Amino acid sequence: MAANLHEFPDAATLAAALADEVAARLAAAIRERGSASIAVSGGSTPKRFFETLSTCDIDWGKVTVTLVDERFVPADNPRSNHLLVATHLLKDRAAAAKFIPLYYDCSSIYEAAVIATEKAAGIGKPFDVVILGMGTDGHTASFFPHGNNLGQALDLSGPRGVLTMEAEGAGEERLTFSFASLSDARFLALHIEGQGKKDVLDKAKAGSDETEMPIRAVLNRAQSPLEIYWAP
Ligand SMILES: O=C1O[C@H](COP(=O)(O)O)[C@@H](O)[C@H](O)[C@H]1O
Repeated sequence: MAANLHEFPDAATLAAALADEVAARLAAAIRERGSASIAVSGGSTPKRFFETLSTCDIDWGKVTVTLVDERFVPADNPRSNHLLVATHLLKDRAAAAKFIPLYYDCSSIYEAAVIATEKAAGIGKPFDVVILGMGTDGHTASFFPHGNNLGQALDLSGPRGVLTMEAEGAGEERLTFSFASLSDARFLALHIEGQGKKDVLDKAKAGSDETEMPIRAVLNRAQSPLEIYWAP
């Protein structure tokens, strides 16, 4: 499927443009189907976009927000993606949105993945909006290079839902939506910033080994067109 690159002069301009586009997509979903869904990434890149999106004038009470991936840590942990979204997105007008976490306080991450999959089944399919990020190692969501569950996570014929992932570069154990859950989003975007990430993207485009750079699965096999938002 095609990938379209949208370049912006700076991060603030990118955040405004991406927030406008996402708000329009969510509003259209509400008009057409009565509700809307969005799965967002963690990390440092999306903060400004979250802040801008939280002020957009849409019917947030009809929007379900979830994460594309999460660390197996509670929401008060500074490394929690839930905490990031609670702090920067679920406020202002967006405080009315419903949030579905991926982390659950279970004795094992496998139990948490089962619960997260059950909860996610209630969200409309496909997602209206998915915003991916990318690490400098070429991971996206928690599809990490050489991850222990990478084959299953990237299998487009596999089930929708949340899987576990462990990888050397991942730090904590991770929970991640499968590629099958994300790749057919009505609006599928990759949000990256900085020349370093652009270089990583170019390297990913130049090769095909998904085990080395899982972002290649999104570039080459996503079912929806990939809209790449980049600023220096
Ligand atoms: O580990 C993660 O990192 C990536 C990228 O983060 P960034 O700090 O380089 O923006 C993110 O997309 C993913 O959701 C997160 O869990």
